Amino acid sequence: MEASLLPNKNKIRTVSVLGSTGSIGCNTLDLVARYPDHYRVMALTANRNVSELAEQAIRFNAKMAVVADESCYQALKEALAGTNIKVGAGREALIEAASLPSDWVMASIVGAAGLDPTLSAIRRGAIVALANKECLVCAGDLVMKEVVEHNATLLPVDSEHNAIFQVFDFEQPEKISHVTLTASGGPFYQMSVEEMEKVTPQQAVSHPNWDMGAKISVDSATMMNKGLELIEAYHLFPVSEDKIEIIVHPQSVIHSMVSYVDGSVLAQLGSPDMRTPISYTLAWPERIGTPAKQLDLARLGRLDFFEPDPVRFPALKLAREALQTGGSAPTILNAANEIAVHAFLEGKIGFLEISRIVEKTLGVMGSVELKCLQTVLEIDREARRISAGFIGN
Ligand SMILES: NC(=O)C1=CN([C@@H]2O[C@H](COP(=O)(O)OP(=O)(O)OC[C@H]3O[C@@H](n4cnc5c(N)ncnc54)[C@H](OP(=O)(O)O)[C@@H]3O)[C@@H](O)[C@H]2O)C=CC1
Ligand SMILES: CC(=O)[C@@H](O)[C@H](O)COP(=O)(O)O
Ligand SMILES: [Mn+2]
Repeated sequence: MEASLLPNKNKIRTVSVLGSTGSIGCNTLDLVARYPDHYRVMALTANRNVSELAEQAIRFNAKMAVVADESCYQALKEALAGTNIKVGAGREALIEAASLPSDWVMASIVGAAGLDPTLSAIRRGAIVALANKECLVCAGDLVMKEVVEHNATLLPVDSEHNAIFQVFDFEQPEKISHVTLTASGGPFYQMSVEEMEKVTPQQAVSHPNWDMGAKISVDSATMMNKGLELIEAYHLFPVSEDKIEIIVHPQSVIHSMVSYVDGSVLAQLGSPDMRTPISYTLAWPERIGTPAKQLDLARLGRLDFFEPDPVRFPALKLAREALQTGGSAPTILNAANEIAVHAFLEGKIGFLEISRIVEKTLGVMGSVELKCLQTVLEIDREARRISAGFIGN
C-alpha cells in the first residue's frame, strides 16, 4: 500500500523535485507547502537559478540542492553556507540528487537534459511524476523498458496525459477505440502564415491559457508540443499511433478524452491550472485539494473544437511521421526542435524556421535502431550539431 495522505494515517511522503525552479517545479512546491504534515523535501535541482534554488532549499529544509551548471557551484555554496544542506553541481550531482531515496520524484527538467536524472529515479523504483515529455520522445522505448525492469511507477503530469490516465481503462485496453489529445492551438492559431513569419519570441511565449516555461510555450505556438505529446501518449498508453487523434480546443478545458467501442467518451475537465494534474500525481492514489479554480461551465458558455491545420502547423505532421518511422527519428525531431526553439528565443531565426530546421535535420539524418542509451545520446548530439548548422543558412 502506498503512503496515505488521509488524516490520521500519519505517513509522510518524501519528495524530490528535479527542475524545482521552473514552472512545474514551483507549482509542485506550492502544493507541497500546503501540506507540511504530508510531504518532506529531499532534493531540489536547477540549472543556473541559484537564488531561487537556495531560497527553496532553505524554505523546505531540503537535504540536497544541485545546480546543473558547474560554474554556479560557488554561488550556491555561498548562498547555503551555514545550513546542513548538501550542495552539488554538474551532471553527476544531478544524478546523485535523483538517486536519494525519496518516495516520489517530480521529473520537471526541460528537454533531453532531463533524461539521465529521470532514469536514475526510475532505476531505484521510485514513483516518478513525469512532466519532462522530451525524455519519452527521445528514448521512449528504453525509458518504458526501465520502468518495467525496475518496478518503478510512472505517473503522467502533462495535462493531456494526466487526463487520459484518469479515464483510461487499463483493465480492458482492447475496448478503447481511440484517444483524443486536445490542443489549444497556441497564441497564433488564428494567424496566417504571412503573419506568423514576423512573430516575436515575446508573442510566442504568451500562451493564451497556460503559464509555462519558455520552451514549452514556443512548442505550443508551433504546435510541436502536440506532436511531442502524440509520441509521449504512444509510449505511456497501450494504444497504436493511428488511434491517437488531435483536436484543437481553444479553451483548454477538456484536457483529453478516451473513446470506447460502445460509443462512450470519457474526458477529464478542469480549469487550466497545472496544480490539478500535479496534485493527482503527488497524492496518488488519493486526491488532495488544490487552489485551482473550480470550473463554471455556465459562465464559460461554450467549448469549441476544430481540426488542426497541417499547412500552418507542419510540426504536427513531422512528429507523426517521426513516430511512424520509429527508431531514432523522434530523437532527431526532439533534438533539432530544442536547438531551433533556443535559436528562435535568442532572436537568431524566425518563428517559421523552427519547423523547417526540424524537417531539414530529419531529412539529412536517416533513422537507425535505438539499441541502447548510448545510441540515443550519440544521435541526440549529432542532431544538435546538424540542426545548429542550419541556423543562419
Ligand atoms: N510548464 C508547464 O505547465 C508544463 C510543462 N511540461 C513539461 O515539463 C518540463 C518543464 O517545463 P517548465 O517547468 O515549463 O520549464 P521551465 O523552463 O519553467 O523550467 C525548467 C527547469 O529545468 C531546469 N533546467 C533547465 N535546463 C536544464 C539543464 N540543462 N539541466 C538541468 N536542469 C535544467 C531549470 O533550471 P533554471 O531555472 O536554473 O533554468 C528549471 O528548473 C518540460 O519538459 C515541459 O515540456 C509539461 C506540461 C505542462
Ligand atoms: C499544460 C500542458 O499540458 C501543456 O502541454 C499545454 O497543453 C500546452 O498547450 P497546447 O495545447 O497549446 O500545446
Ligand atoms: Mn500538455
